[in-house]
Amino acid sequence: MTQRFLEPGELVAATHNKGKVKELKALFEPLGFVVRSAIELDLEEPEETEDSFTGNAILKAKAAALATGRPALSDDSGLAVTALDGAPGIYSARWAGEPRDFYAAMEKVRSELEAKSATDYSARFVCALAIVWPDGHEEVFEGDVKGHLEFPPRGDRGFGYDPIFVAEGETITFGEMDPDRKHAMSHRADAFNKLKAVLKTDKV
Ligand SMILES: O=c1[nH]c(=O)c2ncn([C@@H]3O[C@H](COP(=O)(O)OP(=O)(O)OP(=O)(O)O)[C@@H](O)[C@H]3O)c2[nH]1
Ligand SMILES: [Mg+2]
Repeated sequence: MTQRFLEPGELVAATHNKGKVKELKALFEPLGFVVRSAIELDLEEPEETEDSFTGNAILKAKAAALATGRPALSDDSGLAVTALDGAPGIYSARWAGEPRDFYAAMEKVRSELEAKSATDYSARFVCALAIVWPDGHEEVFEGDVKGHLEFPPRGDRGFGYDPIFVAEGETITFGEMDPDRKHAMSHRADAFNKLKAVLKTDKV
């Protein structure tokens, strides 16, 4: 399939995660896109049945594009811990239970590392961003940021596992970091920088 370009205009953010909505708006709105989230549009949350970040990203964007008739952008992301063989990975949200408790999820990461007597605390955040058009055309881009985990959790500025993640070359966690700084180096920013290739705008 040939690559398709996305014209500035209304874009549906196919996510129910408020932290992601904030970060996706910060990335796309300066480029002239009007981002409307699945929360605002009251879209159904599809079940994430694929076994990869890119698969789940496409699944979520496709559901939103079909429901709205508009191009939809989705984000499937998670924390991959080396000593836990990449867990929680695509199950990062599910590790927090329902209703979500990320302090419990971070504690679970810590206890699993301790149970293995792990000395390697390296980890990375992964993000797949997908854009799907109502006719089914899809584009997907994966990014990551490498770093390590530190306990106990520190900072309340990000979301999810941010309070235990320290990016390479940094000393503070994503939870302690100024949001603009996180946006510039995150897994989401890395995927976004690749996605820019399909954005038809003179602002990139
Ligand atoms: O500390 C974090 N900083 C980040 O920058 C980040 N990006 C993702 N995550 C976590 O990874 C899971 C994604 O799961 P996920 O892609 O299924 O998203 P979600 O279910 O929250 O919303 P939706 O987009 O599916 O509606 C969720 O647990 C997120 O908290 C992050 N944690
Ligand atoms: Mg999800």
